[in-house]
Amino acid sequence: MKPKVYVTRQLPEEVLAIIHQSCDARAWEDIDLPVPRDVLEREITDVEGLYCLLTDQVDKALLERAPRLKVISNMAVGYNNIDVEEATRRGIMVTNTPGVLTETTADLTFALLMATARRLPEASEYLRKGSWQTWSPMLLTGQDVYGATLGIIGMGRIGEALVKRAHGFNMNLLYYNRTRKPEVEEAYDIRYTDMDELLSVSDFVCVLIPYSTETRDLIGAKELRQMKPTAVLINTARGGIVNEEALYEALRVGTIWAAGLDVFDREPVAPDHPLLTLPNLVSLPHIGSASVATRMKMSRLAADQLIDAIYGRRPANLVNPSTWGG
Ligand SMILES: NC(=O)c1ccc[n+]([C@@H]2O[C@H](COP(=O)([O-])OP(=O)(O)OC[C@H]3O[C@@H](n4cnc5c(N)ncnc54)[C@H](O)[C@@H]3O)[C@@H](O)[C@H]2O)c1
Ligand SMILES: O=C(O)[C@H](O)CO
Repeated sequence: MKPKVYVTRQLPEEVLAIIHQSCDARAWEDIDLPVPRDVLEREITDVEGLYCLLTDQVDKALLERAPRLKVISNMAVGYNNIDVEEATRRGIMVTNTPGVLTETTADLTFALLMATARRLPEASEYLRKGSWQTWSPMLLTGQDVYGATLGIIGMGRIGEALVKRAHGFNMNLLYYNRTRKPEVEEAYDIRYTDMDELLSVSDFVCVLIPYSTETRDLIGAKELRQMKPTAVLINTARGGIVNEEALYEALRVGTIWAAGLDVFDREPVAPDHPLLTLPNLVSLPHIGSASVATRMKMSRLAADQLIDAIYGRRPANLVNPSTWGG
């Protein structure tokens, strides 16, 4: 008998086929909407594997209903939707999908930086609604990217990939991270600073650290006040790291010049959220890793790790290695 697993969304057919080959898999029928909590609570009771997305809250209450669960395979690099501590306590492996999405997410981060600096959505909207009357000296003027100073908060895989892009734009580079990265400093002429310096001298600040209780509200009113009035803040990591109320106020009164967000505290963000009324906010619906090739790689990697863990092979990206014996 094949081991039972539950998949919380419709995946590309070929990926589902791979899971079906090795597992007795049930999958939530929708491609666009998350599995309802009551369905997930029912489905999890007899499975050995859970294939989930960042939209699924895998918390203590859910894990209590899953006595047979061996592995939670998350189709994302960020895993703040999972109570890893509780999973570890129960000996349940947690896996994620780092690496395969790094370049795609760095591309989007730099694209969002450019779009925000040069007001691309606003300019496009201006043209489409027929406001364009003539070329004008200061019309829709933005901030220069080439040669500007970029401060990166979180020098991990995506942070490093962003450095490579910024280097091509001759940017002065600063970073803040839990640990210093001398090899990156040397390779890309990038300087380590504390948060205070990074915020006060950067023209662009990019947030690329994981969400945790430690990083929640890392950027609030005080930090926004430390930034230049011409500065641009970009967050492609997770909502909640930047305090949205403080950001709204900072953008409204001009404490900072503009912001670009791919992520929100609550997703989907409500269409009537005050932030979305601001012309100096560029907003995207969490599409950092959304290229066809990358989403295929992520979904396949998560499937492989689900199967590996269930069949007693160490999965490539184990978030809680102690469940494997260290
Ligand atoms: N918008 C998207 O679609 C999208 C796509 C991919 C990743 N992400 C987010 O980006 C994050 C980063 O991804 P990654 O692959 O670069 O991860 P990573 O683990 O390689 O890098 C994270 C870096 O942050 C540092 N860090 C962690 N906590 C810190 C703290 N409290 N203070 C200072 N530094 C800290 C780590 O030392 C590490 O260098 C993910 O956790 C995820 O939430 C978003
Ligand atoms: O953490 C992640 O992987 C993203 O948010 C989606 O790719």
